Amino acid sequence: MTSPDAAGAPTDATGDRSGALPGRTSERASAPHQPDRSARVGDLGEADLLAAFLPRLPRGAHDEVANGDDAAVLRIGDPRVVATVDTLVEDRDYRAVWPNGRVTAGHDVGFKGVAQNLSDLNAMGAEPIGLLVSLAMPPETSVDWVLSLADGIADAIGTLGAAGCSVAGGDLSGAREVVLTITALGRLTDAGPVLRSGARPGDELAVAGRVGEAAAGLALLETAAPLSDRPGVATDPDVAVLVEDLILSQLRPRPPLGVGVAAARAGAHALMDLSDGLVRDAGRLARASGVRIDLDTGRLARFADRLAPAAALLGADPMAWCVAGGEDFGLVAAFAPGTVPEGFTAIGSVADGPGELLVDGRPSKRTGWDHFAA
Ligand SMILES: Nc1ncnc2c1ncn2[C@@H]1O[C@H](COP(=O)(O)OP(=O)(O)O)[C@@H](O)[C@H]1O
Ligand SMILES: Cc1ncc(C[n+]2csc(CCOP(=O)(O)OP(=O)(O)O)c2C)c(N)n1
Ligand SMILES: [Mg+2]
Repeated sequence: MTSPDAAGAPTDATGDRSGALPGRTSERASAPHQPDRSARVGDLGEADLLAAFLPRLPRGAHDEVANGDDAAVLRIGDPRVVATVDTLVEDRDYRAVWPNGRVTAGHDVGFKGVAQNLSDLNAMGAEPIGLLVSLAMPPETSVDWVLSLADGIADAIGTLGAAGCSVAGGDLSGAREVVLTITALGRLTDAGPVLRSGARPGDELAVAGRVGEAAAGLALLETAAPLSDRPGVATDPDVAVLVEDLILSQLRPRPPLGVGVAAARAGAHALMDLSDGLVRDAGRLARASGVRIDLDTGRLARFADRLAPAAALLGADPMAWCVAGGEDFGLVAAFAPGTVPEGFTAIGSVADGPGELLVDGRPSKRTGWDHFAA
């Protein structure tokens, strides 16, 4: 973990204070800084695009943890401010009407936008204090849908346990499809920040929250054939309850807020949230920390077992959802051996290595989510 710098010199997520190109985050390390400018972003993918994009942006004197981790930490006195932004785009992050017939309520989109942002604060060990909400949409959007979105924002703040977090401002604009961008500001507790870059050989790797649920929900929503016709659902009310639960974890994810602060207080060496799938996010943590992470799928079995009845309906592999599915917004963390706190499940280990992730001893064929992957 990077310790706060008394001299106030900005550090990046890796603790690099040199002012040169940042060192070890996954987005910045391995990619070319001068990509072919005539290529399309889809040819590059997110990681390589960010590796070329981020170094061109200025750093500020207030940066304690500069851009590149789950959220930035700005030192303007104490307590320190943590800042992050995320966007939801219609047809990229949700569908107005899903192939299975489910209609996405404004409430769902508002809830998810808040959850996704508060998750990044959680991942730094920070407490939410305020949100800025930017909403762009077609003029045909119904007022009812937009007011329902506002209710979803309020519901998420209350339900997720961020009482006291305000919506401090925002913006409205027109667009071809709905684009919701939320900026979240948090207050750093004395225990944080916990960066992605602090994992050490010998640590245990652990997750908080379940994995694979939102990916299962997405697969169910994307299935056109009615599930009610399938024997599993028709005959077993428990399966119907599970299916609805999984769909809700996609539409209204529930990050375990507060667990990030608890992890920081328990002395977590590294911490980040799970948005793009365990393989991709734990791989980023491994690269940012310059260690090898060994993921043991045997220890994910209890997550996969819960998803098995839904996977059976779709002929899918529940372990694939657990290993590579995104949008659960739990946490992945590295702790010194024997210090994994309550609320976390140990799923692997950290060893000396070149910044890589192995799944059951081998590089994974699964890659997790990339907005620009073909
Ligand atoms: N357009 C951008 N301008 C500046 N920084 C960006 C931009 N897009 C992403 N980043 C930074 O790159 C890092 C990776 O981004 P992302 O994968 O979206 O993070 P997260 O999963 O935490 O939301 C973050 O630290 C983020 O702040
Ligand atoms: C229509 C639709 N297609 C695909 C997905 C799956 N999906 C969209 S974004 C995403 C990953 C998380 O989003 P991102 O914006 O990368 O979050 P961040 O890492 O920035 O927090 C996933 C798995 C979805 N939710 N909806
Ligand atoms: Mg993001």
